Amino acid sequence: MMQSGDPICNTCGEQVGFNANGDPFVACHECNFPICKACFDEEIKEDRKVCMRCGVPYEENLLDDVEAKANRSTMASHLNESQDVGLHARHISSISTVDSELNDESGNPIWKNRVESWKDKKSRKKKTAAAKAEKEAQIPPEQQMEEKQQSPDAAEPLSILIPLSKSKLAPYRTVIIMRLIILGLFFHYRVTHPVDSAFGLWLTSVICEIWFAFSWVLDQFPKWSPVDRETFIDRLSARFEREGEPSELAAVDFFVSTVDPLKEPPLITANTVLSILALDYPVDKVSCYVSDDGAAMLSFESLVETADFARKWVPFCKKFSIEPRAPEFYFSQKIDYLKDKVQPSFVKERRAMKRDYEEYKVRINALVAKAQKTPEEGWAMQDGTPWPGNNSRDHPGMIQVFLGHSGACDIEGNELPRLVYVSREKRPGYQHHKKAGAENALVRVSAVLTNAPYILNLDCDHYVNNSKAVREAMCFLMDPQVGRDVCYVQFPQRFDGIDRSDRYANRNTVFFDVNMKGLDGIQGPVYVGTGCVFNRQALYGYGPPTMPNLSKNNSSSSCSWCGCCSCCCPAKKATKDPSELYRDAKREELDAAIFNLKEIDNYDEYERSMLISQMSFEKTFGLSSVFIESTLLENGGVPESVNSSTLIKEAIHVISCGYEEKTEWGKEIGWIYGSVTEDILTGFKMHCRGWRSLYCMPLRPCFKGSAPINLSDRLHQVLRWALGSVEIFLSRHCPLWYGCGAGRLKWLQRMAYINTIVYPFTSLPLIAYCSLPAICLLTGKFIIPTLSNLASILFLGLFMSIIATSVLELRWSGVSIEDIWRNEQFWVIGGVSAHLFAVFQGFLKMLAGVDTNFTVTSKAAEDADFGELYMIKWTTLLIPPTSLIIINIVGVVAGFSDALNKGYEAWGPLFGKVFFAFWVILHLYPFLKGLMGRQNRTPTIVVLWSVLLASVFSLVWVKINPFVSPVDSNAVTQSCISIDC
Ligand SMILES: O=c1ccn([C@@H]2O[C@H](COP(=O)(O)OP(=O)(O)O[C@H]3O[C@H](CO)[C@@H](O)[C@H](O)[C@H]3O)[C@@H](O)[C@H]2O)c(=O)[nH]1
Ligand SMILES: [Mn+2]
Ligand SMILES: [Zn+2]
Ligand SMILES: [Zn+2]
Repeated sequence: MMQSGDPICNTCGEQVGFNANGDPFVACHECNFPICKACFDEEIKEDRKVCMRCGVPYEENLLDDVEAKANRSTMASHLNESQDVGLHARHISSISTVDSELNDESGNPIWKNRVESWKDKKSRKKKTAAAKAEKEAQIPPEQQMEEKQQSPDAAEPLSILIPLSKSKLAPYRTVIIMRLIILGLFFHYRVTHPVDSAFGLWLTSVICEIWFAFSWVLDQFPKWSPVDRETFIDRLSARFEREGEPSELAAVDFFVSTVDPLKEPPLITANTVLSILALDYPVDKVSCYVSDDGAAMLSFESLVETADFARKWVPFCKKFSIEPRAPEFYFSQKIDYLKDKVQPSFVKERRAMKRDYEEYKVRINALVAKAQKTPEEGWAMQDGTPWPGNNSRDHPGMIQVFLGHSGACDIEGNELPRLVYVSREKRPGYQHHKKAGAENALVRVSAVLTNAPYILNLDCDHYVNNSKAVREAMCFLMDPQVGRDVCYVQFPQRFDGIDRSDRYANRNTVFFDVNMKGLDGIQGPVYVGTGCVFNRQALYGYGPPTMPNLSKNNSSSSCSWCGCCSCCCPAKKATKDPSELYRDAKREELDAAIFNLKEIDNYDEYERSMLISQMSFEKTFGLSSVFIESTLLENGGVPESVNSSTLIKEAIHVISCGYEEKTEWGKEIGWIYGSVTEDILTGFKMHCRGWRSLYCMPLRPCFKGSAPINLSDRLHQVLRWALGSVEIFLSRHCPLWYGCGAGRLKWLQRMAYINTIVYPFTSLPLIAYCSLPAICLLTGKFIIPTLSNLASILFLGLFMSIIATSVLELRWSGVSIEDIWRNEQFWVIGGVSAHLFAVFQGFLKMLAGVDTNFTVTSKAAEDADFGELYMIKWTTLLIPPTSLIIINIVGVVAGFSDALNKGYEAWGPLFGKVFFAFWVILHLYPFLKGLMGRQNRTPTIVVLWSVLLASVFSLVWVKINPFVSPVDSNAVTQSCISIDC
């Protein structure tokens, strides 16, 4: 009945309506599926040009109509919007002044008392923890379980640890051990069977092989006991968000770092910010700090726009629980958004939201367009005052707070999380320490303004893909059983917009799904720079609460009379053996921020606290009493009494460029300086202090970023990482020995860290090894003597065990064989180019003192069909792999022609050499593809083979050419031999 009159749209439930001629609107004449014009237009815009029910393509004339209209409407909104661009721009009121009078307050009694109570608490906490551990140790585990079940609160753990099942682990470990044994036998054979005719080649190859075996050991053993974890976020909310009570979830400060708005488009950063503001977490517990290292007015103005847009976006996300909450990625999803959406208003509101987002995007793009050309007199803000950051290397610190408790509410009148723009002061002559410096500035600003006990840091391009991400982390951090000694919870990095075959191993699956899970079973995953929730106290250089620390660890054994253990109790001292003492000394070095109470005990109350403040706190944390005070509040929060303008003033103070001088920032606390991979170093420091970290990988990836998909950018990224490792290797933080005495870094964990810093050096043997087959082919020599039976079995065994470990590893980790192969290939490509350069640059830096710079990777705003993939910028990095490919191809050609010349018996040895040459070419194949750029539309392999075959045939022809005299061909062989090394 309904059908006959005005049918109802199947998508939005409204009447379908009529077309221009007054007939009911029909989208599909094939099946007459009822859909209204608005929903139909939406479908077309989403690029679904076939009927929803029968799949028949819509008629052309209908389509044209929609597209024309779409074009017109964007133009119109563009024009409208460009007029009021920047209207919302507010004026920055804060100007940096380093206000040193503020430390007058350091003698303040409130402060003193806090230090006292803090010391008290620390020792009490340690005692109760120790007592509890002792008690638990006495009770048998079954009983413990019972006890826990009795009280409903403690009964249910928030997370569980799932070790690898026995059936997977046992064969895996067996194969590893077998591989180790075979390797031993293999080397025995290799060393005892030198090739006399090519001793140099043989020696080189054996050295290379030993190095490879060594790096395999470093890589393999940290994967000895991989684990998985599962979280229960519903239990978390049952425990901390009881109905009728205010939420007890811990607050989190988010850090987003950006530096160059041209390489890191503001829209990308904005999406990250929006995804944070729309998080599924109590709004008053979330603050988002954006660090702008480029001091760009563009970044600032786009943040102003973003704060405004968030007022619509956030309530929309929360109302319909959409995922992900970064609009760009939400709207570009190619899924059926109507599935399991019950609210009838959803479709309409979604459409309106999409329009709003498009308009917002137009505004941002207008800002970007405007920023392309800097005016001669520099930028000026809306009210005419010049932008303070006009010189990005010489400007005051800037802070602007948006939204939040006292700021604008969303369109439904609800509070929004606080959003803070921060651009730290930069002056010539001051080191700014790149990203690490920026993060440290944020640590201090956030301590002054909000001081949440946890910190989550993200690169500007890593948006929150799972709005429950923080809850996942809290399942570990807020669980007293688990979280106490956890310095951070790391999430894997996942990526969007990578070519399907992941040619340059951008996804890094092997690292994130194999190595990191392995580390989680030891002391915890390494910190990878983004998507990581820190315990703020761990960033302040403290050791974990349950670890005995330096001076306090023998307080019980210290003399009760004089309070020390050396002046009057020699007997006590004698009970300690020297190695213990040495350890203590080492621990002291590690517990950087904890002041030495022993020294202080001889002074009276007042003097003591003065000393504490001056000697330790200020030396460690710098001259801000507000900041120092905040570090003493273990559960975070800011004192209520302080008014906000004082706080802003103090925040400006702590981001001044000289603040860190003569402090421990970057040396012992915060993000650690001295390497472009500050992440590895920062995590390493914490593990050395005895903290553990956790790996959290929920089904829905929590954060997603972008990765460089063209060859040159990728190589430069890998170069930066490798350089960072070499820098650490050459620094005082070298994992080979740093913190060895204290014994808090587990030895397998140390092995993993050693692996992450020595891998660039593998480039040297790798290059040698990759040129060996070519040299062998050219000279007619070989690195392996004629094989005996035993040797053949060894070779075969080695191959089998290599394959077996990979297979078993992929079985427990779930990564695909393709990922492993890509990883292998890129290990060679990166190894023979980027890593090699990193080694040289690293040494150059050490010898000549040249500073290395942090070249940020450019992030594409919109992926234009992987256009980037084929882009190739010429860099010197490309030279070594290119030459390796060429000499190997030439080698193969020469080998064939030589065999042809020599006759039948030459083919046997040729096979071995060609096999190795192909091994090299195969590994470098993605590189070759990258070099060829777009042309690979005709499969590169064809091009390759044709070149190869053509050369072989031409050479053959030359060889049998009657015009070439036998003397000539002799000369050729002679010259080949002279290449011998
Ligand atoms: O002076 C600087 C330089 C960089 N950044 C930020 O650092 C981040 C990472 O830069 P990117 O170019 O994306 O480097 P990637 O190689 O993609 O990043 C990986 O490797 C880096 C270490 O080299 C880590 O810092 C990152 O977290 C990790 O994702 C970006 O947000 C930048 O804005 C700054 O804030 N200030
Ligand atoms: Mn990045
Ligand atoms: Zn149809
Ligand atoms: Zn409709």
